[in-house]
Amino acid sequence: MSVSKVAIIGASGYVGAELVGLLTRHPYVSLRDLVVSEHSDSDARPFSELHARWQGICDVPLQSFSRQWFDSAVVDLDAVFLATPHEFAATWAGEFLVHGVKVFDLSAAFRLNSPDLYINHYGFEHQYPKLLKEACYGLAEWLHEDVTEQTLFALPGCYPTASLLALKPLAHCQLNQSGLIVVNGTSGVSGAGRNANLATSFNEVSLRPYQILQHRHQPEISQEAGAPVVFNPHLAPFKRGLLATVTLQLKSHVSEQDVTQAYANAYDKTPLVRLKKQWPQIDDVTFTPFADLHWQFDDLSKTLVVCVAIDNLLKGAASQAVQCFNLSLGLPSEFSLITDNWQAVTDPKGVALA
Ligand SMILES: NC(=O)C1=CN([C@@H]2O[C@H](COP(=O)(O)OP(=O)(O)OC[C@H]3O[C@@H](n4cnc5c(N)ncnc54)[C@H](OP(=O)(O)O)[C@@H]3O)[C@@H](O)[C@H]2O)C=CC1
Ligand SMILES: CC(=O)N[C@@H](CCC(=O)OP(=O)(O)O)C(=O)O
Repeated sequence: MSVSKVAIIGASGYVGAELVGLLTRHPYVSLRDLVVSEHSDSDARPFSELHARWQGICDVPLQSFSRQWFDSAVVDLDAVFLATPHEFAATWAGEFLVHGVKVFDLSAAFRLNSPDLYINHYGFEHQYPKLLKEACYGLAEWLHEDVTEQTLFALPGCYPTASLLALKPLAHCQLNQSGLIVVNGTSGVSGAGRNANLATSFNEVSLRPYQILQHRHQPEISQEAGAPVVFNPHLAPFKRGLLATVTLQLKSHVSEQDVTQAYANAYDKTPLVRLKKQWPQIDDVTFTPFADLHWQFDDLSKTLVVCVAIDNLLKGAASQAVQCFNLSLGLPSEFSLITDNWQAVTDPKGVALA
């Protein structure tokens, strides 16, 4: 298999940095350009100066995005990862596609089917409804068809990833009733990105709900689950990790065995989703590409509670993008993501990569 020439736009951000870490050690990737915003303070600084975890692993200088950069780089790229604001990705994805460059978009620019939803939820008018139709929603464990011909991957949001991993097996087996589905999500502060902001500064953050009944991930979860959901996000005072707890009513004939079967069928052969015997916890998944899932069923009331924990920056963003990239090359989705010594690969002090 030939090596893909890859650029990351948004490489100075939290998600971009995780992508750099994962793609640096991917055997079929040649990382060509690490790009930041047009007038960025980070221009020309070594990547590892911003993210010291990767010193000695990736010391490549960052470069600013510009039309000039685009024109010279695009002719020699096979794939681009967009870890940028949504509107930037919406504007530029099509330009890369025209030049035959595969796009892995980690923003929300191509996640929603209806262009009308973008004004309300993202504050800009979507100019590319045709691309919205063509985009492949990249919830990796649910990409069962051949995606080697896909050129635009819309990576799910972090809350939708955790919520949908819980909901999809039930919808697939038609176990859920048409009643209320409630998703309670709790995210660490890195979910809000790297830019300084009073609401996410250390002294300000306490566990609390936010954007109740108006969060932009509600339509995304509903769209992909095929059912309306109520989504209650919470911000918590830890750096990374996310937990979604989903409560719903199953049909009157459903048994515990049916639920076991639905999750086993969905995830017995997907090594990055781990069915747990106890409730998942964030510490077990941070700095890893895994999603940990556990559920409890009350047969009398037919109430099911499912909980999924992920690292918002990895399974909720960068490692899931690498899963989609792998699938687009015809590789197993977990390729290069599970190592014998995962801790060594992600050690915050910068232990050399395996
Ligand atoms: N944080 C999370 O948990 C998750 C985030 N996402 C999505 O991933 C994307 C990146 O998020 P995150 O890493 O958290 O954000 P950050 O704010 O940490 O990083 C944003 C990056 O985008 C760059 N950027 C900003 N504006 C532009 C522009 N106009 N042109 C080119 N590059 C630009 C920034 O460069 P500079 O340094 O120059 O400003 C920076 O590298 C967002 O769309 C987010 O919604 C998806 C899943 C999870
Ligand atoms: C804590 C926090 O602020 N989280 C972000 C979600 C981050 C994310 O993954 O969402 P996108 O991929 O859609 O950007 C939020 O609530 O908007």
